[in-house]
Amino acid sequence: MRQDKPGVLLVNLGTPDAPTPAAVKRYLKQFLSDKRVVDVPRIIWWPVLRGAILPLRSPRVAKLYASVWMDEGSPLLVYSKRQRDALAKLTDMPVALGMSYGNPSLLSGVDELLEQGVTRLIVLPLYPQFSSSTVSAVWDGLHDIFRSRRTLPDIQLIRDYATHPGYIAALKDSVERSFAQHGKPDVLLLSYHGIPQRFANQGDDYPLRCEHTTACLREALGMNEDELIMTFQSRFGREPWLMPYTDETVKSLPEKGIRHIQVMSPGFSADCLETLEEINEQNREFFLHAGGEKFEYIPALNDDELHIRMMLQLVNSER
Ligand SMILES: C=CC1=C(C)c2cc3[nH]c(cc4nc(cc5[nH]c(cc1n2)c(C)c5CCC(=O)O)C(CCC(=O)O)=C4C)c(C)c3C=C
Ligand SMILES: [Fe+2]
Ligand SMILES: [Fe+2]
Repeated sequence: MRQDKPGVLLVNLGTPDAPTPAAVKRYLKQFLSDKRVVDVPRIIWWPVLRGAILPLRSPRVAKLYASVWMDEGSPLLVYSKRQRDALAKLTDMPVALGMSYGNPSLLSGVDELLEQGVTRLIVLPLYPQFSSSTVSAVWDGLHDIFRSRRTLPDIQLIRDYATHPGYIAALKDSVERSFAQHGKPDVLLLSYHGIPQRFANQGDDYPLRCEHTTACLREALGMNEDELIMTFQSRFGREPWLMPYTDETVKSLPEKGIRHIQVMSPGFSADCLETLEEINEQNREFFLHAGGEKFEYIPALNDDELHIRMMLQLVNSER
């Protein structure tokens, strides 16, 4: 009989190797060439990407990365490695990390497990809310690895965990710690990464999954729709993205008398450029500039104990 040896592959988006224009350009080139992320016909997109986006965006974004870079590297990678190590301590299954773009690659993560004799991959993309732009890109990445091989392990892909009780409990705990430390704000704002509205019109249920998380957390915290609101951040390009936009909302709150907000980004399992810079630097500035008085950013779940325990539950349910 063929033996069964499961192993866990944690996947996240990926990040540049260094906060330099050259490294950011390499990363953005791979990321923004993925049709799951930008689906403009290649004949139109490639000249725009190579001629305008990469040369203009890379130096600007490299400076933003430099402002959040940690001694050990890019925050997303630092926290992802801590998650991998913490989960590995709680399970007897081998655990590896692979990124959709950049390093360590999905390929290196898969091979690390196969070299240890793993016959069944339990793939956990660390995106709590499914989107075709993230989770389906992981699916494509796995397919690309095995399309040229004569072997194929069993593969179980965890689609998402937007309403998992362990996830909601970890978020609740994090919010309550923030309330205890800073006081209860006028508004708790949940800011999710956006996607083009068109993707949702074509069937991507990402916005629904975000709403499900928000509804569960509202119920867990006993907050109403005025006290706990949700928005979408990180818009890219000209077409409409999911609304309401985080930046416009944050700018509009002070004139409604809302002076103290706390912001959390439940769609990010690890802190990264989009939370540490876009939320905690840019949107803080927008709020204070518009007349807001107190702004606190609630960190991502990162390697919080409850978060790692939730990951353990998720992968154990696939064993
Ligand atoms: C161009 C379209 C983009 C889509 C669609 C998109 C979806 C999406 N992204 C995340 C999570 C992350 N995105 C991050 C950075 C980032 N995202 C885009 C563009 C799209 N994302 C860009 C161009 C960048 C790079 C930074 C920049 O140039 O502005 C990150 C952080 C990476 C890091 O290194 O810290 C994460 C995480 C989700 C969850 C999502 C869809 C739901
Ligand atoms: Fe993104
Ligand atoms: Fe951004």
